[in-house]
Amino acid sequence: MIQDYKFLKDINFPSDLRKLSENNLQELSNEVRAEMINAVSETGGHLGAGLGVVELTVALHYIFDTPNDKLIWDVGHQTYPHKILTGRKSKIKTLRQGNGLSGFTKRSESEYDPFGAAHSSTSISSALGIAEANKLSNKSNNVIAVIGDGAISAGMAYEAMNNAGASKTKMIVILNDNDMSIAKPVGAMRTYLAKLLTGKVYFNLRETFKLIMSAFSKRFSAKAGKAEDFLRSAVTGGTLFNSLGFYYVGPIDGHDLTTLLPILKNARDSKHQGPIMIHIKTQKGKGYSYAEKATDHYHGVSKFDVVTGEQLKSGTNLPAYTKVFANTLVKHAERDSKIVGVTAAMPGGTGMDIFAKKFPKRMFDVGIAEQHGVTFAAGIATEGYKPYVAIYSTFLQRAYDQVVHDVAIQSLPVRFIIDRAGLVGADGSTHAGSFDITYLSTLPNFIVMAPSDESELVKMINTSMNINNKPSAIRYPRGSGIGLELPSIDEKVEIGKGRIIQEGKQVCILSIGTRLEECKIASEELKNKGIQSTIVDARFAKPLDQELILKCAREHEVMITVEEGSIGGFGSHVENLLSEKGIFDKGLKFRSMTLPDTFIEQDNPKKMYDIAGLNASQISKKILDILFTKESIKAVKN
Ligand SMILES: Cc1ncc(C[n+]2csc(CCOP(=O)(O)OP(=O)(O)O)c2C)c(N)n1
Ligand SMILES: CC(=O)[C@@H](O)[C@H](O)COP(=O)(O)O
Ligand SMILES: [Mg+2]
Repeated sequence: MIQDYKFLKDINFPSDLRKLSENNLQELSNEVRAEMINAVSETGGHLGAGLGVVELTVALHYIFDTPNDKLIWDVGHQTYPHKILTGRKSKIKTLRQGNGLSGFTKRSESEYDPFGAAHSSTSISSALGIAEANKLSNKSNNVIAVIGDGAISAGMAYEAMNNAGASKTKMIVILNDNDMSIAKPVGAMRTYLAKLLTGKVYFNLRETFKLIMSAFSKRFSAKAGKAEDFLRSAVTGGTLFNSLGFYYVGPIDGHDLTTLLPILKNARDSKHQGPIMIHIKTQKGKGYSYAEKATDHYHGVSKFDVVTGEQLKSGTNLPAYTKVFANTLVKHAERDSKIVGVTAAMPGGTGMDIFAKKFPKRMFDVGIAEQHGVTFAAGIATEGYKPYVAIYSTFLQRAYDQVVHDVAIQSLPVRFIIDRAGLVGADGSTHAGSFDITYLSTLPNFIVMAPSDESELVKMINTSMNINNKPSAIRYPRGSGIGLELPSIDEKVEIGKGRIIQEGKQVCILSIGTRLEECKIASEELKNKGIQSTIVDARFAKPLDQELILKCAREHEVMITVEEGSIGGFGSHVENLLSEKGIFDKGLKFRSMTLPDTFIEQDNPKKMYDIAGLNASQISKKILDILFTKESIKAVKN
């Protein structure tokens, strides 16, 4: 109960928080932490990251004049404490639900979210943009970006640091180092940060602390305006970040308010013209023992019991597509040593952890670096290996030029495994896999497949094994299949060939992907109204099964395509084919059902597909509307 909190009960906005004494801030932090655990236990969501930044959040809103000072959180998955303290406390239990709070930062949600996020590593770029714009308009507000040690592994962060380091514009970057991404972070930057923390590079923590304290006492004894001196003396000198033009301070304990507050205050008051980096060490999952102990530090959780820490099981025994993919790949890899796996910091989410367990040397986690991951895989492919690059649909958007320039143009046999295709639910519009059919099917050389169930997925993976002269992609949704027995790893689909599920007369439903089940229900609804429909599982968005599609178009009065993707995808290609072949001239009534031209907010997936208009009753209604236009009904009446 909010009323039981001594401090939090009266705090709705940072202006309330700033009325507290510094001495009360730790207790407030404890209350925010408790409220966050309580809320996420009921909603599910991202827990560990937020727990790790409670003190930082409190300190930032205490020291800085938000929302006039701009606070930008990278990814935004750690912002539940920020939401609690910025006018959203009463709605915190609506997190990630329909009409509720987003699980990330969102401009339309609050003026305290000056920049929306959910994909990683955008914070330094956006903060620098805001800082430069403010300078142009002579505004003197502070701009602060908070970026994690995982997010700083992405190319975009380096592009931003390269730009910021050469600029004479003040901005503050807080590097929140908890030695965790979703999984363990990887790469040379991780090693470097670890060395900074253990003091093997320049200073150990105690030494840095001593340095900072001596700088403080100097500052406190001197007159105002000496904040810069503090910063200068606290800089450990010679670090990578210094060399990049940053004023580096740290590493410091990000849970210790007595250190955090003066350092933030000094950074705020510094007249330094250029970027300042404050490197803090925090613990993911801090303050909740189950999260502290868990290997993933409860990065993302389902609803859970606060007392036992036990998370609600998914409630289905059906096989997850991700697991079906991973297990199938493992079986192939047992007999083909050329198969390698690539993930961009998502080994668990993509199933690559299963592959890595069996073949640790053949799995490459490149960090949050989708662009690099794709070109890296292209390089691997040139040497006769078979790279399987498993990336969520939404994150592959990052690497589009690499897909085009490094893979498609050179027709390299990189296999793209595109997980989380279609609408994903609680993560909302930023994570929707809406565009991959569109952006891949438009590329020469590509083969684009979408299984309608888990058995088809296995067959498509089997097929992809022998696609050695061009890129291919298999896209499938978040969640589980329908409970089919899985075929052997020798059963394949023929490239560019769809399959007829049932034959009817008037109407042909051309489905691609897992909307097939909805199409079957729609067909039953039509049957109840005396309308016989043919259903085709197209399997391929590219190459199209032209022969089958043209045959169906000639033999039916109505043709409708259904896909979990945006306009410009499968339906558009079919329409183009029909138009080219003059089928419309002969009177075919054609419609394509795609995701609508809007970003759909988070909800449960079924509701989201309702909003998208892609559920069974909406498919059957669409067909009935085509068959029985107002004109045709009028004609019958007359
Ligand atoms: C472009 C992109 N790729 C992958 C992800 C998935 N993702 C979300 S959070 C995260 C880990 C971030 O680690 P870090 O920045 O250290 O934050 P922490 O969770 O440790 O606080 C990843 C890989 C993403 N959001 N965006
Ligand atoms: C914040 C982020 O991008 C990931 O943590 C994402 O929420 C994971 O989604 P899944 O739960 O679908 O793996
Ligand atoms: Mg981290």
